[in-house]
Amino acid sequence: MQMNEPDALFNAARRIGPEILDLRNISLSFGGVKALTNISFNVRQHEIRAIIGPNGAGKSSMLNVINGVYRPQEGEIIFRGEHRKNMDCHQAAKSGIARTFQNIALFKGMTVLDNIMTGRNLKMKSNFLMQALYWGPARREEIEHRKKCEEIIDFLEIQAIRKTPVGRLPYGLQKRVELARALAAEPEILLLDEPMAGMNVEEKQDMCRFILDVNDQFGTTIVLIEHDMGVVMDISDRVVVLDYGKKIGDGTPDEVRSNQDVIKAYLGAAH
Ligand SMILES: Nc1ncnc2c1ncn2[C@@H]1O[C@H](COP(=O)(O)OP(=O)(O)OP(=O)(O)O)[C@@H](O)[C@H]1O
Repeated sequence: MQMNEPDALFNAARRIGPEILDLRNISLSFGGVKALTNISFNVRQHEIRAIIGPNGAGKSSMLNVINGVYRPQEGEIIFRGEHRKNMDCHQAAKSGIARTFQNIALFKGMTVLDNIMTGRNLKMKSNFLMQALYWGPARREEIEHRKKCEEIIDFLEIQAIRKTPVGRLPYGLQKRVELARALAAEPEILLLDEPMAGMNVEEKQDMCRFILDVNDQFGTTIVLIEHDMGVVMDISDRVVVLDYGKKIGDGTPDEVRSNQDVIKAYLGAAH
């Protein structure tokens, strides 16, 4: 077999698979503001794919397109070989796409465990009445879901705070709980919107380790937006770079680092 660029990504240790998500010629406008212009890139199974770019480049809009919050005016989205048309965020979540948000979106008054349980909602089969009566199959189901959540709690090393209301936790731990809730849905693709934002060095190191472990041990494909370049270059398999809603770079961290357009965009942003 002839080795071309993407095939070089198949490596025995990391086991990056075939393409799972393909975004083709995506354009999205809000009134007169062009958030995304003709963006194409793909995501391979089990890959860690970063989206970077200066402020306002269109990164969050791109994530919102992937999980069905925004519907692009132009372009195609192919997920697991199927063309997706008019998929809303509920359907995206059902089909295996979960996400975390730039600003933490947890229920602050609820405990860590209960927040994580909300991530299981889409997996629950018993109806509201059965749950209210806590009856037979609903009870068994609840026990199963709690077991899964406890596994995730152990995995992310947050056993000690499982009964603590989320609002009382420091920011870094809240971010970890948000990751736990997204994982509770057992997603195939996990979208992380600035998972390290506002964290100190130690918290960032922990979060990096957890992202790599999730990718490695659960086999979850990860698409992330992150401003910390050190982190992006360390943990990503491939990076797509946006600037003013256009794609200006796409490749391995080394390729992106030496891309003149990318260097220019970042120097411009720094000025
Ligand atoms: N809901 C919206 N309504 C109007 N304009 C929007 C909306 N969402 C994004 N935009 C605009 O689209 C452009 C891209 O924004 P987006 O938030 O996707 O960029 P970003 O790269 O994620 O930025 P940041 O790093 O600052 O979060 C910006 O000009 C922004 O003002």
